[in-house]
Amino acid sequence: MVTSVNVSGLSKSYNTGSGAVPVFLDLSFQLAAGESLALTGPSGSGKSTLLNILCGVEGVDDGSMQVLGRDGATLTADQWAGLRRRRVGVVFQDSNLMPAMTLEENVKLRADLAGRSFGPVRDWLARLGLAGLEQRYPDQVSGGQRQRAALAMVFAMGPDLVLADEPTGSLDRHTARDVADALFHWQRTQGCGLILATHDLALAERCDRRLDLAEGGQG
Ligand SMILES: Nc1ncnc2c1ncn2[C@@H]1O[C@H](COP(=O)(O)OP(=O)(O)OP(=O)(O)O)[C@@H](O)[C@H]1O
Repeated sequence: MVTSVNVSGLSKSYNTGSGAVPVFLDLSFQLAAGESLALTGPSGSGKSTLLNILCGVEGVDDGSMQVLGRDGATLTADQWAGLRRRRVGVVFQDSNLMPAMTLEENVKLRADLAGRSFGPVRDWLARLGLAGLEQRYPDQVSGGQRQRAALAMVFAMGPDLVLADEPTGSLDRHTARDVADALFHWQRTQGCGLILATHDLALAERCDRRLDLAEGGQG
């Protein structure tokens, strides 16, 4: 199996005023290339923390991890940044839109940084329901529209792995379904890996597999 992500014995805790608080212990899983995995579990179970670890924003206490064939333990901050620019697309709750650039300029910038052509992506703005909003600035659109623009940015970079935190979280049910349709269609046609954190069990069921963090990842 060609693996996108291989996590073995991962443990993570946060230091707080009252000592180290474990988030998960001895977590192991694999994601095959082109496969989708839903991270589920109650609020506070560590879904966002795990996504942050997988893109190199957060460290771990123990265990090993390979992301797209790279050993997480040996990657420098610059190498992680390079992976996030070109190969690992992240869609987080606070989208990374540049406030002084229009939605279209933001998407184009992401394509440029990844060395991709913007042309094939132009249509995705419309497919994500953003037709007519391309020339608006991020503070001139709604939170859900910013979230969709953040997805278009990830499509623009053509990554091998997408990490998405509640990608439809701030959308109404109808728009959420359209955006999920676009995300899964894009992921399957590109053959890229997808890990998404969600409380929405209908969305989770659309993924190939599910990992529930309720029991420290053992559930
Ligand atoms: N920087 C931090 N310092 C200390 N504790 C933290 C920090 N970030 C997260 N935590 C704690 O770690 C646990 C996991 O948080 P995380 O945000 O990963 O959960 P989650 O499953 O994504 O939650 P939600 O569904 O509410 O988004 C929580 O108890 C949270 O309070």
